[in-house]
Amino acid sequence: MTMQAKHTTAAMTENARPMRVTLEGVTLRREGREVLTGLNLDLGIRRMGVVGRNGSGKSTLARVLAGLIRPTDGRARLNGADMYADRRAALRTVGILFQNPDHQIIFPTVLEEIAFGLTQLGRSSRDAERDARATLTSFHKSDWAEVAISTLSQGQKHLVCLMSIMAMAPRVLILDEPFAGLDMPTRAQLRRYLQLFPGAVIHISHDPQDLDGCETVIWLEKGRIVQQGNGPEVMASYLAEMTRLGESDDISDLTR
Ligand SMILES: Nc1ncnc2c1ncn2[C@@H]1O[C@H](COP(=O)(O)OP(=O)(O)OP(=O)(O)O)[C@@H](O)[C@H]1O
Repeated sequence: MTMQAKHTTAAMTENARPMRVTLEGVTLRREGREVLTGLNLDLGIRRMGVVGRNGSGKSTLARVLAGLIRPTDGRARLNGADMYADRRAALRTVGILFQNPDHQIIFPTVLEEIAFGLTQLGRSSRDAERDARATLTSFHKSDWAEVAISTLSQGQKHLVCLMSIMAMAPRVLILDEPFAGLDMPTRAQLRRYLQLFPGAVIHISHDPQDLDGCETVIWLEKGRIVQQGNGPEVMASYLAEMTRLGESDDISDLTR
């Protein structure tokens, strides 16, 4: 990361509006096994990273936090509200970006896609279209309004998803590895657009560079929190352990 980008990330972290993330004994069972086990957390965050190996439960936790799935036991809350129980609060509080924008996009054109979320918030279709155009203008993308989303690149589709969420102005943005698989320039450009988001961010990623500006990091393994707290400290322990495991051969272990 360049010095300038580091400064921008630091400034963004300082300016972001904080959000309280609370997990009380969150357990999630699927097909007879525990995907998340007794997670407890109560933190004020601005930028929080979530790390862990494949299958450690990161995406499941993202969905629980966003209120998309209900824990089998326990409760998850953002700023005191249960996002699963209160869908109206969830729409105003949380936006989530997934790895595959095609799983998120519903409408044929950029304007329709951005306007949809605004109608979900209760705006009339006229107001939603006006506000969607305003969002496009703020991103210097007015000429994208009538463009068919099917003609866009993956990176451009991600940007449409990001603009759709930014238009709704949630308090927290959850990023579930949205940029995995994109080329480096596209990732760098999308990271810059992300910096326009003024709220708190929860970023799930395998890429330490994505988590550079996170003051808080949670490390998950096999559905449990291994370590939580100060971002640089947790990342240092995580990276040391990942390096150690990289030198082992647990890929051969069929019980993993
Ligand atoms: N609906 C489901 N039914 C059965 N098992 C599930 C379901 N959802 C998740 N799992 C399992 O739970 C575990 C955690 O999955 P999850 O996708 O949350 O992990 P992850 O840390 O995000 O992994 P990755 O880094 O590979 O994306 C995996 O073993 C997965 O197969």
